[in-house]
Amino acid sequence: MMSFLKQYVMSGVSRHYKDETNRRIMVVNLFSAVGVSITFFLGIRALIGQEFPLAIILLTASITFALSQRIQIHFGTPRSRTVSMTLLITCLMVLVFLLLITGGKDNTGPLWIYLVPPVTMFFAGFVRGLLALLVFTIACTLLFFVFDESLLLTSYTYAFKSRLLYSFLTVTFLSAFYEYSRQKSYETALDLSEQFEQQANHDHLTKLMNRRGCQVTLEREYARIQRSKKVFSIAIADIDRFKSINDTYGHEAGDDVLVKISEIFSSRLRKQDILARWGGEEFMFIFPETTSSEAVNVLEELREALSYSAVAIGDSDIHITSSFGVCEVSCALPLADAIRHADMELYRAKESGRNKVCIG
Ligand SMILES: Nc1nc2c(ncn2[C@@H]2O[C@H](COP(=O)(O)OP(=O)(O)OP(=O)(O)O)[C@@H](O)[C@H]2O)c(=O)[nH]1
Repeated sequence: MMSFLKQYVMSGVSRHYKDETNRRIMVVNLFSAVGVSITFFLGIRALIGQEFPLAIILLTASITFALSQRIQIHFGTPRSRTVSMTLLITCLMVLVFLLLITGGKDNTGPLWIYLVPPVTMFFAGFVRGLLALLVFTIACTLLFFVFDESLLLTSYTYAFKSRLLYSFLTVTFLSAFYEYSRQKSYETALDLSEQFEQQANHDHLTKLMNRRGCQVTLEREYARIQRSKKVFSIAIADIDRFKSINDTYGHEAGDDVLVKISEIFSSRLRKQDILARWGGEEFMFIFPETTSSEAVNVLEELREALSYSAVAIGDSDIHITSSFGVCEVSCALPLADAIRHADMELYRAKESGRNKVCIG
């Protein structure tokens, strides 16, 4: 029984959806299950008691609750979820409104009004929920105090109607406050998790992707070429004689140089290319859908631009060069081997005099 209930509440939930979407799907499932059961039970009782108008209202509501849940499960699209929620809220509001008109069983119908604010806020969110509740409150006020003679099929005292509306507004205020705080906490948690994700995948010095983020991007690119059967190219760059910069000008100046080099590289890359800090004074380039000879053209330009740019350290301007090792990645070549080949080419560039682009 419990596992059936759990399965019902979880139906339509997917790990590909955002937490907020899954939460709404579960609430719709849960609410429709409760709504269907209660209205069905009360509808049958009204039928047996020969209260036919009430029975029709309750059984129609029961069918609508069931229908709205089926819509979200059957179509599984954002639009169907909106339709499903709108149907549930409208059905609940109409049901409660009709209970106010008829009085329901022994005039207890108005008691169900307290379900409206939390359910509406849950489903529609703060802003849309408030708007829907405003419309509902106006409709109830008009029913109680303007059209009571012509529309009400039962009678309530003035004190009952006014107290009912006051207490309804109090519950509305509390539900709105709860929903507002819940949304704010959710947004804060989302922001924090994005910040952590950003920090985990980026280098704090150059603000480029770090090795971890780069590895993920490489794997994504590799998975893409398995489907497209195209190629991409990678290159590892290592700043030449960087140790001597640290030794001459200090580690902090070395850090500044790394930032400036990353800016020079980034500013000359094409929009689709990716630059990451691979570690220490090494950078990794990813050139999507690019052959190695095309990548070499881009890198030759970068190499020249770097060697001609004067990098300011304190009062001095220094010229820095970099060596590059390139490898073309195809789906036949394992990614780890491609990285190793690029590293070997970099080693060759260093061995053959530095300030070079080498390709295997
Ligand atoms: N300032 C600074 N230095 C770093 C950082 N990461 C690595 N280094 C330094 O980079 C230097 C790399 O030196 P080596 O690997 O010996 O190579 P190199 O001097 O660049 O010479 P070649 O690569 O052979 O041209 C070392 O002195 C590291 O301490 C960093 O984040 N900041």
